[in-house]
Amino acid sequence: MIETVSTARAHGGTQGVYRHRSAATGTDMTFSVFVPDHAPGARLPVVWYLSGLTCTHANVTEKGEYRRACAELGLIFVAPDTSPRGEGVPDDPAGAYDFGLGAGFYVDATQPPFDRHYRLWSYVTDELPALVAEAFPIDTTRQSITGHSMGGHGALTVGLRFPERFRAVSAFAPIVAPSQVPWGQKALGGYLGEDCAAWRRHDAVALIEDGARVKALLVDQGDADSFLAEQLRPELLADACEKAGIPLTLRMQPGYDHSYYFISTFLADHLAWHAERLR
Ligand SMILES: N[C@@H](CCC(=O)N[C@@H](CSC=O)C(=O)NCC(=O)O)C(=O)O
Repeated sequence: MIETVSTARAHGGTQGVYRHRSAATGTDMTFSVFVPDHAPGARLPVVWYLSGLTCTHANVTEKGEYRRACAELGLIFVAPDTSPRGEGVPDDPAGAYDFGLGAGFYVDATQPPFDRHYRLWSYVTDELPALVAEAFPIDTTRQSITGHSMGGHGALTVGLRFPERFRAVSAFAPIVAPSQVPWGQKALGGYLGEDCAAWRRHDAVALIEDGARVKALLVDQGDADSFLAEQLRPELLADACEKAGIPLTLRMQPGYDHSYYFISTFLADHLAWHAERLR
């Protein structure tokens, strides 16, 4: 059952925030959904947005500036949380921002004590899609996915593993090869264990090397992003896509950093690109 936390009119649509008890995570989970006004009985295409480290649903909802574009394009926009939260949910032992709370990395953890609640893969690919398809006027044959940084990693891996579900995949400054960068090595090691073989299904570059494909892929990356060289490494994705024949559009955006100033500049553009593919 979904509890409505808040609703507000915006850009000729309704921005809602909702809470429910998740079977996947064993916790309450909060997410946001924007629904443009639509004809009675109509079903609309949906764009999923997966957020980055330290985020809840609220970061993109409050700073993403997507509502005007979604209203004009007739797109539903869904933004889940990035981790389980609440009593009994373990965090990074040192309280670091890049693991634990706000940093679920879109995997189902296998390592104690995280395996009980950190099941964001099941949550975003299974439980939440079923829930929102039931509660909102979504056309489930017209879905696409995007995300930022850790959420860009999530969008890429979910899109690559569900090519029939998602007509298009885009990302903002994504972690493209978590097995090869410090954020990813810490998270995949902590959640999945030290056997790197288990990491490949949660690594976009490895998935492409192993044969996964997407129909269309758009990535924007700021060249003034302080995480670019160490954590993001878009050249690894470009190289893998070129070898695999995946049509990647990678746009390096001069002067842009890693923040929501960057995301909000280009999010409407991504939505228009998704809408083209969701017609
Ligand atoms: N310097 C920050 C690091 C956290 C950060 O930059 N988080 C990004 C996503 S990074 C990759 O997933 C973010 O989206 N933050 C939320 C926001 O509203 O900007 C720190 O130390 O916390």
